Order: sequence, then C-alpha cells, then structure tokens
Amino acid sequence: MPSLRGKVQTVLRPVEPDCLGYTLTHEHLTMNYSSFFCPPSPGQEPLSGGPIEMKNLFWIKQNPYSHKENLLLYQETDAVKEELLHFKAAGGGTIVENTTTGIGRDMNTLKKLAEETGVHIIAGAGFYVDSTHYSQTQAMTVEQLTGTIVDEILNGADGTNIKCGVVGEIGCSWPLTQSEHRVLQATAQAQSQLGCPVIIHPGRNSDSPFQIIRILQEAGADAAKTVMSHLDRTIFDTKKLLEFAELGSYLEYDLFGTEFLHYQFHPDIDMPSDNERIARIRMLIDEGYEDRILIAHDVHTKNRLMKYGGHGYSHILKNIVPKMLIRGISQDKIDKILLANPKQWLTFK
Ligand SMILES: CCC(=O)NCCS(=O)(=O)O
Repeated sequence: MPSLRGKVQTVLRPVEPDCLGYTLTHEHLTMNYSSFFCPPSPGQEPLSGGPIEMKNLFWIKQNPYSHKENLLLYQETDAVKEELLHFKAAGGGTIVENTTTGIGRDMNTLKKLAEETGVHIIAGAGFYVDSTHYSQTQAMTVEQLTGTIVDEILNGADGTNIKCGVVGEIGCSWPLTQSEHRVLQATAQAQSQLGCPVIIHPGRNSDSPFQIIRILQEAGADAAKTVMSHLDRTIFDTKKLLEFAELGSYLEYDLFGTEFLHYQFHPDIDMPSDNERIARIRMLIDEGYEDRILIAHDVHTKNRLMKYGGHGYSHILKNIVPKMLIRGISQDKIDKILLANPKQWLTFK
C-alpha cells in the first residue's frame, strides 16, 4: 500500500506540511443540503421560495434551513471562487472541505477551485449522517465501508482519480444509528491502516462526543489525530468540556459567523455568539489545551457567502483574529490554532 507518511494530501497532489499556511479546518465549497430543509413556522411558508433578496435576508439569517434555495451552495461556484481569493488575499492558505457522501461532494469542482485560486483544498472521505446513507451504505459491512474510505484516499472518490486527504466529516446523529456506528468503526480501521486525519460531526447532545471517541478508540483509532467538530453547539458545561478535552482529540469551534436567535435543528440549544466562542477558546488555552484547538466557519448555506451579505471564508482572519488579540489571546497562540495545529493534524502518520 503506498504511504502518505509525512505528507498532506490535497485535491491536486500530496504536499509538504510546511506549505499549508493559515488553515480553516472545516468548510464547504460546494454541497447540497436540501434534504435538511426545515418547514417554516405556520404563516411563514411563502418565505421559503423565491430568490435571496435584501428584503428576506434577515429572515434567512434567522431561518437558514427554511429557504429552499439557500441550501444549494453548489450553485455558487463563481462566488465561492471569488471568496476564496479574498481568503487568500487576507493571508489564508488552506481549506479543509468536509463534504462527504450524502451531501453532494463534487471532487471535480474542488480540483478546479484549487487550480484557479491557488488555495490548497483538502477533500473529505466517508459518509455524512444516517438520514443521507444510501440503502447500499446501510447494507455494507465494516470491512466494505473501510475499503470504500481507503479507496477514496488512495485512488480517488466518486469515480474520479481526485483523492481525499481527510476522513470526514463523518456524520453522527443522537442517538447514534447502527449504520453510523459501522461507519465510525470503518473510519477507525481506515485511520489505523493509513495514519490519516479524521474529523467527526457529533450528534446534538453533550454525551455524543464521548460516545464517538470511545467507539473510535475501541476500533483502533488515534484520538490525537481526530477532530471533534461543532463543539460550539454541543458541550456547554465547562467541567464536561474539560473532561472531554482530556480524551485527547482536537477541539473544534467551527461555527464562527453563525449567530442566530433560534437554532432550528435543536430549539433547546442557544447558539453561542462569536464573542462567546472566543471566550471558550480563551478558557481552553488557559487550561493548557492550546495544542488541541482548531477553528473554522463551516460555511454550508448561501447566506453565509459575501455575495449574499454574509461573512464568507475570510471572517476569521479579518475579524475574529483581531478580536482574539483584544481578548488577550497572543499572536503566538493564534498561530498555533490556525497554522501549527492544522498542520500537525493534516500530516499523515
Ligand atoms: C454539512 C454542514 C453541517 O453539518 N453543519 C453543521 C451544522 S450544525 O449541526 O452544527 O448545526
């Protein structure tokens, strides 16, 4: 089996880890989220159709999953290209593109965007949450799922010869389904064969990240090469978060730019603001976890793009980094979060 040891695998080629630069570890550049459409509140149904306009932008920001067109990021490749160029001009170097099977991964578009912008793009192998698993996926054994993931990294994904460089985002629901459990075991086996980076989308319950790490470790995974995404909306209790940090995975705050009153996927959860995210990160640094923190925006709907009045892919570099400095997070620590930690995670072992 060919070895990628010591390299980072982009959609164009394996590269030296030192060339990555500032890295966002959880984004989407092209995807289709239409199967997660949430019907709007009674009386607001007419707002789900039609184009995105100034007059409905605030409503879409509050109800991003209730506007049909907003879920079709794959229609915006030209805008995404322009916004990747903004990211590069702001000092950005690399984007991990976490679109997996089930939400419209498009390897050819990722390759084209990498070629046309010069931004390093790293694609994700594996499967999103159960509700998007095809019947063939549901029927596969752990060994067959492992074979698929390994093949997407070594030979190319979706019938192309364009290769993935991470496994994930691997989708998990709460409660975890049997098919998701098998995918996690396959993820662990692929990681133990290839030494590859892994990234997980946990269920919306504070016990979910613990359960996932346990399943992965029992199946042979390396928690130290695994990212737990979306901690912003998953673990709120400080003691529990520090207990989770002890398990050794990367701790990702990847919903920067997402600020709304009502979290449509889980109304019991109050989505934090960017200031609250920065405060959590400061706390984790003070507790000694600076080597484990990663950040991103997880752009996955159109309204997050600058074209539609959103923050785009450069919000962290342009706005969050200066605010982190004001809140006492030194440039040295910021460089760990955006440069050294992603490099360490993305390099095959
Ligand atoms: C595909 C994009 C995605 O999974 N985003 C996560 C949204 S949330 O679960 O954190 O709300």
